[in-house]
Formats: sequence, structure tokens, C-alpha cells
Amino acid sequence: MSIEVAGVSKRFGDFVALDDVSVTIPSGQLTALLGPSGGGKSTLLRIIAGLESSDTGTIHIEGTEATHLPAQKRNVGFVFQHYAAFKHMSVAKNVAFGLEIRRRPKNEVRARVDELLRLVHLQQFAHRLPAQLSGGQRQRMALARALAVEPTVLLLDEPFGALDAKVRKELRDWLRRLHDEVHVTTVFVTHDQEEALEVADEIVVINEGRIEQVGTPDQLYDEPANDFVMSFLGPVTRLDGELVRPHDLDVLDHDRVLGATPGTVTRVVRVGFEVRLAVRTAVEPDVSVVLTRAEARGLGVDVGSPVWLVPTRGATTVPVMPRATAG
Ligand SMILES: Nc1ncnc2c1ncn2[C@@H]1O[C@H](COP(=O)(O)OP(=O)(O)OP(=O)(O)O)[C@@H](O)[C@H]1O
Repeated sequence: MSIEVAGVSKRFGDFVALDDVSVTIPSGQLTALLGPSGGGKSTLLRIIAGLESSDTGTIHIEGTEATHLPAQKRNVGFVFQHYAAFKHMSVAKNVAFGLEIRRRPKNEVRARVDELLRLVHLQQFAHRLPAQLSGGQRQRMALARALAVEPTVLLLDEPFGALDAKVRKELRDWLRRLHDEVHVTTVFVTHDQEEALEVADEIVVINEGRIEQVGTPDQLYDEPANDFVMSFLGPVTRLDGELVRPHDLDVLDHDRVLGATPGTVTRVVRVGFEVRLAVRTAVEPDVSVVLTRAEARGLGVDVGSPVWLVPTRGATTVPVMPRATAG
């Protein structure tokens, strides 16, 4: 059982937002839709939610054909970046809303709201108004509200996107722990690779309306399907027509390794525990290399030093491919 997206395409006028997308999103896991802005992540999420209809293709949610079901019949919970709370209702009332319109017994509603507020660590704020919460607390309330009606799937569209970096990071850890407690099938949209790598069980990389790769964070990082995925999931540099990660390069002070590329150090910058080098080779642009402080000290490199570069044994490398432009 899972979310099955098969052959889904979506155009807005002449613009192709999704181009024949097929993917299976596993049950009970936290899946990230990751990709650059405008790539089609939100459109796919909205089609799964039933907030947007696809031009072609089908959606099954946990075995039920949902392609033509209205949003309210799909049993999905949805949280947006800017969550629209009922301003005049307390936090507890906001969370209770979905249960009350379903006319659940009062004591059941009270017990469920208590449980949810505990889950999102907002028990002490039950009687506040949404305006009296911080941005992060408001998003946690939004999650509690979405979970109240026990959705089959929880869909989150950049739920922490509007918050500052520190709060985002806290909420990311919190979402992971919450999911480990609740285990509801969850799909969240993000353009932040670190967020996806840290939180998700599975990542779907979407770019220009197509799926580039699906896999666990480790699979995507260690075995990227192509140069797009490799460069989207962390820093890369180019050496001899291949992409490699800057910390996956060995810097040598001799030419005794076959195939090592000669160059000259043009920049040395120390940032915290690492030392970043720029190395000029016969091919532009300069190659970026990241060393530990100890490695840099051992080599004794400085601006003007001659060096030879070679990917570390076992390093991930991907050939740079010319890409067709969209349209
Ligand atoms: N209702 C619409 N009418 C016209 N174009 C739209 C509409 N909704 C989305 N698009 C276009 O479809 C493309 C994909 O949008 P979508 O919101 O799915 O991207 P995204 O990957 O979620 O990006 P972001 O991270 O910026 O939200 C964009 O180019 C967008 O401008």
C-alpha cells in the first residue's frame, strides 16, 4: 500500500509543469519531493491532495483510485507554508475543528486534542490565540490540526519555508521525531537539500516537471543518477570533465600518481575546521578543494604552490552531460 502516481502530466497553458510523472511513495514513511523552484513539486503535491487536477494519469492512495475524488474525500491532511488558522479561535479549538464538524462526541474530541497538543508540544498554549504563538509554534499547531482527523496521508508544502534558519532546523528534527511516533505516510515539499537529506526516508528529485531520481538519502548522495542530482545534493566541482565533491579530492605535492591533474593554488581560505583551496588547471574554471586543517598543514600549501589533483579512492564522480533546455 502506498501512493501510486502513474503517467501524470499537467500543463498550465503552453507550460508543461509535469511531464509524464510516475512514482510510488511508500506507506508509513517520510518522503521528500526535492528540487529547484518551479520544478513542479507543489503541483505534484496538489494533484495528490486533489487541490489540482492532472491532464493525464492516475493517482491511487493506499489502494483506492483517487484520480477523480474531491480533496475532502481523499482523507489527506495538508499543511502549507503560510498556514491559515482561525484567528478568533484558541489553539485547542483550531485543532478540534475538523473533529467538531464531523460531530465527534465532546469527550472524544477533548481527549484527542489533548493528545495532539502533547504530541506537538503545545499543551501549555491550548488557550492562546494563534496570533500569540511564534511562527514555529503555529506550524506545529497546523500539523496537529491536519493530524486530528487521522488522515491516511499527510502532505506538507514547504511547511517550515517561512521560518528563520534556526527554527527551521529545530522543526526539522521535531518532524522526524514526530513521524517516528505517528508513522503516517508523509510527503513534504522542499527545495532545501539539507532538509531532505536530514529528515526523509526517501527522496524524489524533481526538476523541470520530470523525476530525476528516487532513492534514500544515501543512495542519492553516493550514487547520483546524473550530474543534476549530484550537483543538487551538495557542493561539487569539475575536474577533467567530471563532477566530484570538493572534499573527495586528494591534493598531492608530486606528480608520481598516474592521471593526476597538475595545477597551481590560487586561493587558500580557512573557514572553521576546513581549508578551502582554489586550484587553477589547464581547464577553466578553477577546481575547488576542501581539506581539513591537518591535511592543509601537512601539505604546507599556499598561494602559488604547484599541486596535482586526483579523486580520492572510492569518490563519487559523474560525467558532465550537456542538458537539453526545457521548452
Ligand atoms: N495555477 C498556475 N497557473 C500557471 N502556472 C502555474 C500554476 N501553478 C504553477 N504554475 C507553474 O508551474 C511550474 C511549477 O510550479 P510548482 O509550484 O509546482 O513548482 P515548485 O517546484 O513547487 O516550485 P516552488 O518551490 O517555487 O514552489 C512553475 O513554473 C509555475 O509558475
